[in-house]
Amino acid sequence: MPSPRILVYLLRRDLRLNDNPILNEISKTFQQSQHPYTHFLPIYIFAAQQIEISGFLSSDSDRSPFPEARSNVAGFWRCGPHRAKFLAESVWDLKRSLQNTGSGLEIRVGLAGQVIQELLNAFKKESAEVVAVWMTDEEGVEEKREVRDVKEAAERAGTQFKLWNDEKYYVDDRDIPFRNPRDLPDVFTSYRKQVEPLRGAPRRPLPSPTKLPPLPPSIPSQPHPFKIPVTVEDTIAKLHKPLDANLGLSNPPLWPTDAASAHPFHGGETAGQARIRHLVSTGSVATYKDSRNGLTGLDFSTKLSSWLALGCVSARQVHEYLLNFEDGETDLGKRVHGYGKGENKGTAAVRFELLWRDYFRLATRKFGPRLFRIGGFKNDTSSSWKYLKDKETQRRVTRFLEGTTGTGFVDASMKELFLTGWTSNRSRQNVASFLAKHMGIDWRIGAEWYESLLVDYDLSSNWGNWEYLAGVGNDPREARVFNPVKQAFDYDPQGDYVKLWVAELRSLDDPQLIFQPWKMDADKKAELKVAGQAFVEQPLRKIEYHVGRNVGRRGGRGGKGGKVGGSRDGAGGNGGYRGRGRSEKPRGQSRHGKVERANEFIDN
Ligand SMILES: Cc1cc2nc3c(=O)[nH]c(=O)nc-3n(C[C@H](O)[C@H](O)[C@H](O)COP(=O)(O)OP(=O)(O)OC[C@H]3O[C@@H](n4cnc5c(N)ncnc54)[C@H](O)[C@@H]3O)c2cc1C
Repeated sequence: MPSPRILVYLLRRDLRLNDNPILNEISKTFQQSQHPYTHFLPIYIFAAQQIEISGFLSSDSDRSPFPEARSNVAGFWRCGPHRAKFLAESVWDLKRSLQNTGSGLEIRVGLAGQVIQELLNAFKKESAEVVAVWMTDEEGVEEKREVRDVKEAAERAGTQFKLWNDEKYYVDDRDIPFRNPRDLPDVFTSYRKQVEPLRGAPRRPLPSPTKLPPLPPSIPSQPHPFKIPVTVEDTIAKLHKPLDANLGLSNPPLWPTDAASAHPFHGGETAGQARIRHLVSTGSVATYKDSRNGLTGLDFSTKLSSWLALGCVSARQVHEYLLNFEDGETDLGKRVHGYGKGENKGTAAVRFELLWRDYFRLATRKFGPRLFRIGGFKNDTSSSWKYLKDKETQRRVTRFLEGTTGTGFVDASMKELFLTGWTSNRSRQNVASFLAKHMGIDWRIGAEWYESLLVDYDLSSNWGNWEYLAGVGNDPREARVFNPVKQAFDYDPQGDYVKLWVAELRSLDDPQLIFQPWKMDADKKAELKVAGQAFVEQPLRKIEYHVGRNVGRRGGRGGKGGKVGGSRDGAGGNGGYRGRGRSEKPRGQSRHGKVERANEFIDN
C-alpha cells in the first residue's frame, strides 16, 4: 500500500464546518479524481500560553513544562471556567461534525509550534508524508507568534505551509478599501462610511463541505506528560481542575436565589446556528435596535459574540440569515413583523455592531502590541494611573472584582460577570469607565479580568473596547466619562438588574438607594442586614446624583433616559469626577482630562 500523504489543518478560532475556507477547499479538491493528499488531519491545540493545561497531566506526580497561563499585569488565569467550558463544547461539537463528514478532529495540548513539530517528526518515523500544514491567520502578537512557529516547524520538516484568511468577519479582507493597515481611519464612523452600504458589503458564505478525506490510518498520540480526554465532560473537568473556585477572591460573589444567567448557551457551531435561527424566527433581530441596551433576559441582544469569537459562526452567515429574512427568501421568521420587507432598523443595527467587531480587529492589525500598553493606541503618557503595586490600589481592585464598590450598577455587573461569564455591552461600558475614569486604576487589570471571565472574550474587541473606555484608544470624544448612576437610572429605571445580582438590596424600592446603597440610613442598613459591609459603609466612589421629577419616564431599553438633575462627586477633592445634568456646564477637570457631559450612550 502506498504510504499516506497527509494534509494537516491546525484549527484555532475557526471552529466551524460551514463557511470555512479551508474545509471548503479540501472538500472541493476531494471531489476531484486526482488529489495531492490521501488523508486529512484536523487538529485543535489547547494553547498552553493562553489556557492552563496542567489539568491534562497524566498523573498527579507529573509536572507541566509550561509556566502557568496567567495574565501579565494582575496574574489572573487567562482562561477562566466559563470560557473553558464553552471552548471545550465548541471543540467537541466540531469533532462530531467532522466525524459526520468522514473525518475527525485530534485534540492536543501545548504550544502550537512544538506540537506540530512533534507530530511531523512522529509521522516521518512512520514513513507517512505530511504534504502541507494549513491554518488561518489571526491578529494579535501571540497569535502571529504561533503562525511563525508552526511555519518554521513545517519548513524544518520540508513540509509546505499555507496561511489562509479565516473570513469570519463581516467585510472580507479582500474588500477592505485599503491595503496598508496604517490607513485604517482612527474613527469608526470614517471607516464605516468607507464600506457602506453595509447591507451590500459582505461576501456570500461558502458552501458546506459534504465529504472530507479520511483521517490518517495511524496518528501519533499526545506526548508525555499529558493525556487527552475522550469526552467533552472530561475535557471540561481537566480545564477546570487547576482553577480555584474563587479565582483568588476571598469574598467571591454568591449566586443570588432566582438569578438566571443571561447567557446559558452551549459552545459550538450547532448551538450557534440554532441561536441565529432563533433570533430570526422570534423577530429578535427586527426589534434589536430598541432592545439592545437591555440588561436581563435572553433575547435583548443577539448573544452571538461567544460563537463569533471562536469562529463557530461567521459574521457573513449572520448577514445571510438577515438577508433571507429581509427578502423573504426562506420561511424562517415568516410570521415576524418586517419579514420580506427589506432591511429594517433592527437588522441594520445588527450589521452596524458586527462592523464594530471588524473595526477593532483592524485596529489590532494597525497598532499591534499597543493594544496591551497602558498608553493604548494613542500612546498617551499624560495620565497618571494607579498601579497594583500599592496596597490601597490592591484593596480597591479586590473590591471592584468582588462587586462591592458601593455603586450598584457596577457591582451588579461584576457579580454577574464572575458568576455567569457574560454581561451586557451597556454594563461593560460602565464598568470599564468606572475603573479607568472614576478610579483612575490601570485599565489593563479590568481588561485582564474580562479576558479571564468572559465567555465571549475576543482579543481585539476586549482590549480595544477597554482602551476606548479608558480614553487611550480610538474614541473620538476626548475624555468621555460614563456616570454609572445616571446610566442605571436610564437603563435600569426600577433597579431590577441591580437587585437581581446584588440580592441584599432586593427589598428596596427607591432606585436612588439601589444604585447608591451607601445612601441608606442606619435603620435601613440594619433592616437589610448590611450594616458594617464595605459597599454600604465605604463606597469606593461617591458619585452623587440628583434625580429630577421625570426619571424613569423615558428610561429603560434603548432610551437615553429620564430627565436628570445635576450630579456632583461627593468624594470631592482634587481630580474627582463631576458628572452633570444635560443643561449644566462642566464644572472642573477630572484626573484623566476634561469632564464630559454625564454620558449619553456611545455610538456602538
Ligand atoms: C469593556 C468592554 C469589553 C468588551 N469585551 C468584548 C469581548 O471580549 N468580546 C466581544 O465579542 N465583545 C466585547 N465587547 C463588546 C460588546 O460588549 C459585546 O460584543 C456584546 O455585549 C456581546 O453581546 P451580543 O452578542 O448580544 O451583542 P449584540 O449587541 O447583539 O451585537 C452583535 C454583535 O456585534 C458585535 N459587537 C457589538 N458591540 C460591539 C463592540 N462594542 N465591540 C466589538 N464588537 C461588538 C459582537 O460580535 C456582537 O455579538 C466589549 C465591550 C466593552 C465595553
